[in-house]
Amino acid sequence: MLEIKSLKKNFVSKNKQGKNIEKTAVKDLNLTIDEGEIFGLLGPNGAGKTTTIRMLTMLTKPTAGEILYKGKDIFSDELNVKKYIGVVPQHINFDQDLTVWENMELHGRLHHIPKSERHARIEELLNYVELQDRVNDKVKSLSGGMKRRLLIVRALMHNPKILFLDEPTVALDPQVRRRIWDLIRRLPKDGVTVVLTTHYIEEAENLCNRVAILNKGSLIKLDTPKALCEQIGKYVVEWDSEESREYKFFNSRKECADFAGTLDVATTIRHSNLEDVFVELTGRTVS
Ligand SMILES: Nc1ncnc2c1ncn2[C@@H]1O[C@H](COP(=O)(O)OP(=O)(O)OP(=O)(O)O)[C@@H](O)[C@H]1O
Repeated sequence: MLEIKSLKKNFVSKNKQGKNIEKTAVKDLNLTIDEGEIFGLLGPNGAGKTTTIRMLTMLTKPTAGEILYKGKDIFSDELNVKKYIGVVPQHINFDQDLTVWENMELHGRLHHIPKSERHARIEELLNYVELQDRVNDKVKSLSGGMKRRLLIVRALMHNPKILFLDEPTVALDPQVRRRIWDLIRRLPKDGVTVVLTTHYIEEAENLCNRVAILNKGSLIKLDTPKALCEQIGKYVVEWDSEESREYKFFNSRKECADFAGTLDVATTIRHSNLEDVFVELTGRTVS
């Protein structure tokens, strides 16, 4: 559905001496996003996730490379492609003095949705995220979780085929985060392909069919969360040494238990997770 070929983005900024410095935010990215999947871009701050999403949503032009939507370069068909994509930004960007309805209405008008259709769609979407009772309230009176839900359905107003979400649950407490996850999980069932960025390992693990791990602008691994864990070993033995926490990966609990038996310290045996994959691949923690 979406093909990303040799995508690159450089930024030029000035150093303290006023000299231009070129920095590569995304290096030679190649990947394909399939219809109906929830695809995650996972990486620490500065990995290039937002820059990638900004290119995929045509907010910034790549320095090099191509992005094809159904085989066509998106920048050659910008107006048309905009009909098919919805964007949920990282930062809440409503007019907070307008009501829930007014914000949805404004977005519908920007997308030239006819009035009769627009009103039915707003009602449907507010019901979808259980905000129908807050329709006449100013956005500033909503909780953080409600604002996030509203941000998502606002981006769905024009019936996009792909929804891009940049850090959809950043700064939300765990309960609210789970509610947003439930909402995102429903989207493919309603015909929406989802591409999201996150630096929460748990989010990628819980939501994504496939995960691309980015670090310092490069794609370092791409697979299902399960396959990524299996690549380092399905199980891990964890223990504390004098200097640090130590990990050793195995493919079976039996191998873990055999190894743990050779140590004379307390150990934990557990399933490996994406956090382990990330640390193994980059030597860094994600957050
Ligand atoms: N407009 C810009 N001008 C100069 N450098 C930029 C610009 N936007 C991003 N960068 C740099 O590009 C790199 C990638 O940034 P990006 O925001 O894409 O990362 P990220 O993975 O989304 O991180 P975060 O979670 O912090 O947003 C960073 O080093 C950042 O400082």
